Amino acid sequence: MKNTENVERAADIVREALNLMRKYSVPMHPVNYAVWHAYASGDNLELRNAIDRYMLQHLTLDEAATEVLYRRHVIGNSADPALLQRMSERMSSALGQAVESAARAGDQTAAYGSSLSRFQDGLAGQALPGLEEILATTRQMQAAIQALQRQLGDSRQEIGQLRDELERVRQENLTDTLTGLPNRRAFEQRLAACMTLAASAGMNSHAPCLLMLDIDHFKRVNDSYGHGTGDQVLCTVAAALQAGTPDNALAARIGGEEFVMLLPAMQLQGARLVAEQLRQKIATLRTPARSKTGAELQVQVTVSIGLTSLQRGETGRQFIERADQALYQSKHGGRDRITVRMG
Ligand SMILES: Nc1nc2c(ncn2[C@@H]2O[C@H](COP(=O)(O)OP(=O)(O)OP(=O)(O)O)[C@@H](O)[C@H]2O)c(=O)[nH]1
Repeated sequence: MKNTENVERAADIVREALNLMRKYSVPMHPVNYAVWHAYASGDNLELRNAIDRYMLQHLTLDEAATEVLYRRHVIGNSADPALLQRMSERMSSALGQAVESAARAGDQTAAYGSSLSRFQDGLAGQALPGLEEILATTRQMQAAIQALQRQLGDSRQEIGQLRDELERVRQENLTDTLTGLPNRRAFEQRLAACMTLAASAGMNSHAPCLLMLDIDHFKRVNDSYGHGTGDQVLCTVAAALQAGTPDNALAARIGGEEFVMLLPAMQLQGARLVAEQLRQKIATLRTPARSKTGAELQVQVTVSIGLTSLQRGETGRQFIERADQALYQSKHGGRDRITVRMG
């Protein structure tokens, strides 16, 4: 029942969005549709108010203005990947239903038309009042349904493009632009999922470990070789982190020169091994750079790491804080080392 209601609601939103776009003569393309779908859903109050203001002032919501609304209110504020995914799923499901209904209606009308024709043939030339008219109306219905099917086919293509666009935006929202690693948001999402799993499946075998990693004296890299080289170093470390991430684990850049690795269902001993391999590997890497006098050189960095595992009953925040404290200890203990902290 609930599912049916969801589908009906989704279909209503799609219909409402399409009606509004027709009413205001908005061209059908992914960005416009995303804005009007968000408006029709009512989930995005700021966007709704912004569009209502336009309408009240009789201003034209042209492509440029729509693009601004899209960036500010659809991607910008509500850059919630889950919301984007829900939106995309709603549209696909509503459209899928509409296409199916139209196909069913088309088949039924065709079948009805054929039976009428057979019936007429069976009459062997006898005239039956009204039959010609019914047949003509049936043919008109068939033609209208075929036209609707074509329109739905076009919409399906447009919504397919929109879904790809939403998926791209969703991925962008979960990715750090400099290094290509998952970002803080992606990490938080995975951590929440990991904690739910640990809580429901029993902590002992499913407790995750968290490794927090920070480049040592990174400010000096920027100061000595420039921000561009600093960025290159971040990419070098990120690539090492990605390469050293076991299956199922997630490495992310969560701040300037701060990275994490979330290791689901892993014993502390195994996580320590992963951290140690990472620390050693990063110390061997070199990033090409130029000195202030233009000489070619290689930049080498070390990392400090804090490691902990999730304790029974604690929150994600407490888990992260303990990893952070362990990292702090590594920094104060002389850097280029790993500190394991429990409780
Ligand atoms: N190149 C570059 N630098 C960044 C970026 N984000 C943050 N930073 C720099 O990272 C540096 C971090 O410095 P601190 O946290 O003070 O670290 P530190 O004192 O050099 O080193 P530790 O004490 O070992 O942590 C600052 O200079 C920031 O400007 C970035 O995206 N690119």
